[in-house]
Amino acid sequence: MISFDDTFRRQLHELFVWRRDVRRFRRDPLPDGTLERLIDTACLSPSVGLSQPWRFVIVEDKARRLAVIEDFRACNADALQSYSGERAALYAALKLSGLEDAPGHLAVFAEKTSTIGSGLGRATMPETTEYSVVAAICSMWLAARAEGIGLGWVSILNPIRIHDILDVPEAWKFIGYLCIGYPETECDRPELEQAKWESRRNSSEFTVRR
Ligand SMILES: Cc1cc2c(cc1C)N(C[C@H](O)[C@H](O)[C@H](O)COP(=O)(O)O)c1[nH]c(=O)[nH]c(=O)c1N2
Repeated sequence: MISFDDTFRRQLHELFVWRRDVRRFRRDPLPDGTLERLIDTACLSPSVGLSQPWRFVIVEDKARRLAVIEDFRACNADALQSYSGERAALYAALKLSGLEDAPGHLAVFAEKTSTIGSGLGRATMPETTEYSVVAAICSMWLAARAEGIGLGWVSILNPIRIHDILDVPEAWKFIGYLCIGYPETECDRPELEQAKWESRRNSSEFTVRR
């Protein structure tokens, strides 16, 4: 029987505390097989009805990567327009992707029509397909951090455009675009908190009893 001791639990807690959304990457390449290994770990995640709806696209083609960067720039410029005054100035100063520097680009999709799992658990809540893929991304995020690799989730993108750029099947729903590589720095506080955009709040704010 496998068991986990106090030292492991303390270290696991530290892993949660020190996991970051990384936007500032060193340009050194990742060792061969790193993305495949992280994908293997992600595939150990829970999924509704064991449907394993995650689909991964390792984006290596330079033209496709550039097209994603262009899309991010356009979407980010649009997003800036929705703010005004001090918030706009603060938004403009934020770094919201590491797409240019990250050696690894990984797009993640959910296959909505997959028959794996025979529909178990999805009848009343079809969105559990996407939830399962998010669970896989979170596993990968922590597994990467455990070996000193940073992951940054980019959602400031047009899903239809990403679909076209990556030429994936119609039934694949875009979930997230991940930048993966070695982080420039380490910190135990979210970058958005450091930039005074938002602060992490106490869990009691989000918990009710009935
Ligand atoms: C679904 C989803 C989508 C995004 C993010 C996260 C998640 C869960 N985050 C990262 C987000 O800003 C970050 O997680 C929080 O600021 C908390 O920081 P830490 O992850 O604790 O470092 C994120 N960050 C960013 O710079 N650009 C982005 O487009 C996104 N998009």
